[in-house]
Amino acid sequence: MDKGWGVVIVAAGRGTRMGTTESKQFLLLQDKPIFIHTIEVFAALDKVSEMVLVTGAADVERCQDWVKEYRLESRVRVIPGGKERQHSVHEGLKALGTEWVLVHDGVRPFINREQIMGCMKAAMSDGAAVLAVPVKDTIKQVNAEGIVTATPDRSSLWSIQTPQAFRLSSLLLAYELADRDGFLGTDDAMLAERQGMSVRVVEGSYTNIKLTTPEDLEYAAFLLKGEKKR
Ligand SMILES: Nc1ccn([C@@H]2O[C@H](COP(=O)(O)OP(=O)(O)OP(=O)(O)O)[C@@H](O)[C@H]2O)c(=O)n1
Ligand SMILES: C[C@](O)(CO)[C@H](O)COP(=O)(O)O
Repeated sequence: MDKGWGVVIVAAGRGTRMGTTESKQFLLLQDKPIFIHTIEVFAALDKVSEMVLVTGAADVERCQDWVKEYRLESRVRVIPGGKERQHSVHEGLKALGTEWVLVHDGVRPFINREQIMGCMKAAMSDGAAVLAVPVKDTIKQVNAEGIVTATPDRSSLWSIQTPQAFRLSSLLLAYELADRDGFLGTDDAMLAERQGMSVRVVEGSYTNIKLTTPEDLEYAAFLLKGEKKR
């Protein structure tokens, strides 16, 4: 039986680096909350049979209201998350019953259908896949005194994005083991990697930005204007 794809959209962060009073996922881009822009891209995919939005416990009700306002209530359930991104993703995974899962940051609204499909296809063939772009700058490792200790070969460095795609049962197990071991990762693939899973990198786009710091908002407004013109 094809139980299809589930999607976990995480939007339970505080957005400290953005520095706004309102959490960044709820800021408006062309009058629409950022997380709604994100959800709409996944909701348009036939292969997605279940979707959960993970948000702060205090924001569940207003997110449900937004979801209704944008007529997405048949496509997405809203649940409370946890202290760190990893805890929020874990809550989302436990709420799904699909065979496969895509995990995506609610604050990456410029994801598109082709990139998601590319990630899904690679996961079904290789077991797990993440979207990424080759790094453009030279990367240096720097010690606590501010002195360069190494310059890794750039040709093997990629900047990792979301979505990240996995078989749900494998990722859930990786999350349970990380929890047991007190391991905290900065993305989902790290948890799978530590269980020996092979993760395929799929080349995405430099415009699939994570809205993190204030200048990202200006760039996002610029990108959105371009999208509307097409
Ligand atoms: N406890 C948390 C922390 C983060 N996230 C989500 O994970 C994504 C990526 O995290 P990040 O950009 O770090 O968001 P914040 O934690 O909100 O930002 P900051 O680290 O600046 O506070 C965001 O969609 C964020 O809402 C989450 O669901 N639960
Ligand atoms: C998952 C992620 O978006 C991949 O780039 C990123 O690692 C999230 O990290 P953050 O520290 O929560 O911004």
